[in-house]
Amino acid sequence: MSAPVLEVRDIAKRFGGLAALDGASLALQAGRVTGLIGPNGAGKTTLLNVMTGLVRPDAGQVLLSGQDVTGLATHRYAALGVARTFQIVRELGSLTVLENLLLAPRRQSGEGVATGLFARPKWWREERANAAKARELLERIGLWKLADQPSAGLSGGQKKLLDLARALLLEPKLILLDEPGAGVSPPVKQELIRLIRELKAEGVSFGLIEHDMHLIGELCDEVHVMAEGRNLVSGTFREVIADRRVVEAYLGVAA
Ligand SMILES: Nc1ncnc2c1ncn2[C@@H]1O[C@H](COP(=O)(O)OP(=O)(O)OP(=O)(O)O)[C@@H](O)[C@H]1O
Repeated sequence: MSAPVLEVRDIAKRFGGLAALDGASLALQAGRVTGLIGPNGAGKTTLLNVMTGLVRPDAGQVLLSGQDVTGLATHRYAALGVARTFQIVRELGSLTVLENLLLAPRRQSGEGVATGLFARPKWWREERANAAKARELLERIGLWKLADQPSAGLSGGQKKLLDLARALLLEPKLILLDEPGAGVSPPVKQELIRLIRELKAEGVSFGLIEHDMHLIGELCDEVHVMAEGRNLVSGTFREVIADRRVVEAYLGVAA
């Protein structure tokens, strides 16, 4: 079997006296949706931050397609095809929906002096291609008709779809989603499920942190449960929710 698209091994991370991660490991297989669940404070977001270079682990390894990338800056992960969305979508400000996509970080030639002097035609070509791509993505997530509206007026769910579209601009091979279902209406959740399935069929891999068990059950090929900074149980959704240790962890029963 080929190397997982992303793997973390024996990750430890302390914040002051608190061990947020204490030997957590996770492998995300290519072409799959991998779920990460667990009670509040289990370390899920911290692990996702380690997997995208936002948090540097105290110990352990991060491997991208088998290559050790531990400690690389977060923009390097993006360049290597790893994109993410956030639990709470960053403030989108007064920009319109379309502007938000046009100003998102993306793959593009450098914008240094040399670019300005010698590569203008290429830069313009790329700008045009990015504008076309932004339109295509907005149509895909059903927000094209709102393209010229201020993003601040979008519903919570629409903001999450827009955040996902921003991630897709990078044409990632892996997308890590931190609670995409939180604060999202049922119809937008259905749209999210449809979109993730469609992208998966196109070959994109996903890691998904979520408290909404409906989303996890609908989407995940495998599920990992964390508690107190480490792995507790792994398996299919049906297997993990039937496991006594998982029920106890959610109920706060000491292991
Ligand atoms: N930057 C930080 N500074 C201090 N403590 C932190 C920091 N980030 C996380 N923690 C702590 O680390 C622990 C794990 O937090 P984390 O957010 O990773 O858990 P989680 O499983 O994602 O929880 P939730 O489901 O509530 O989002 C928590 O006790 C949290 O308070």
